[in-house]
Amino acid sequence: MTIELPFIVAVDGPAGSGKSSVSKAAARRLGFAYLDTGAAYRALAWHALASGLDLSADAPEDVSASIVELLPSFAYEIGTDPDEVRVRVGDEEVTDAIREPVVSAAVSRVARVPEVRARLTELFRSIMLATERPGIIVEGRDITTVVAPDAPVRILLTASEEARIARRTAELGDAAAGAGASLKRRDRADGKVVDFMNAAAGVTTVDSTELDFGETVDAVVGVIDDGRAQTTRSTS
Ligand SMILES: Nc1ncnc2c1ncn2[C@@H]1O[C@H](COP(=O)(O)OP(=O)(O)O)[C@@H](O)[C@H]1O
Ligand SMILES: Nc1ccn([C@@H]2O[C@H](COP(=O)(O)OP(=O)(O)O)[C@@H](O)[C@H]2O)c(=O)n1
Repeated sequence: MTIELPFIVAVDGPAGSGKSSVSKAAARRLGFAYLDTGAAYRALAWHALASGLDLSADAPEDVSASIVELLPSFAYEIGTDPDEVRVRVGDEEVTDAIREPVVSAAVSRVARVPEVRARLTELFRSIMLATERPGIIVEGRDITTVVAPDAPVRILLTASEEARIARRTAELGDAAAGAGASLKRRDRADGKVVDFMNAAAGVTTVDSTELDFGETVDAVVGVIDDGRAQTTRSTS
C-alpha cells in the first residue's frame, strides 16, 4: 500500500500581508486544507492570560518558564477546512477571543519561547500530514524555513507596511484605533525571533502592495500550480 502525502504549500509573511485571507481563498479554489499556525500561538497566549500570567512587555523574564509549564494542559484544537476554521482550548471555543487586541499584544511574548516553538512545530507537522485533502496550505512566520522547509511550494507574501496597516485598519472598523502601532510593535518583536521579511533560498515572493485581493489569490494559486506541474514532471 502506498501512502499519498498531501501536497504542502508553505506561506510566510508579516502581519496584515494577507496570509490568512489569501491562503484560505486559494485553499478553497484548489480543494486543499488550510492551517493557520498563528492561531495556536494566539490560543496559547489566551490560555496563559486566562491562567493569570502577566504577559505585558515588562513581565518578568521567568514568565517564559511559567508559559512552558502550561504546555501539558494546553488542549488545542483547530479545524483545517477553509470554510470552517474553529479554534478550541479545552471546552472553550476561542475562535473570536484570540483575535482580541489584548491577545495580539501578548502573543509575541509567548512566541519567543523556544520550547513553545518546538512543541507547536511538532503539532503543525502532525496536523499537516493528517489531512485527507490532496494538499494543505500552511501559513505563519517560519513555515518556509522551520516547519516545512522541504515543502514543494514556499511563498513569502509581502506588502508595504503602509498597505498592511491600511488593510488591517479597514478590517477592524470602529475598533481600529491603535491598530497601526500595534502591528508595527508586533512585527518588530516577532522579527527578532524569525526572519519573515526576506525570502529564504528557493522561496517565491508575492508582493501584493499593488494587487487587489483577487489578483493576489490568482498570483498565489499561479505559484502553486507551477509547483504542482514541476513536481509531477520530476516524479514521472
Ligand atoms: N491584496 C489585497 N488587497 C486588499 N486587501 C487585502 C489583500 N490581501 C488581504 N487583504 C485584506 O487585508 C486584511 C488583512 O489580511 P489577513 O489575511 O488577515 O492578513 P494576515 O493573515 O497576513 O495578518 C484582510 O481584511 C484581507 O481581506
Ligand atoms: N508560524 C508562526 C505563526 C505565528 N507566530 C506568532 O503568532 C502571532 C499571531 O500570528 P497571526 O498569523 O495570527 O498574525 P496576524 O494574522 O495578525 O498577522 C504572531 O504575531 C507571532 O508572534 C509565530 O511566531 N510563528
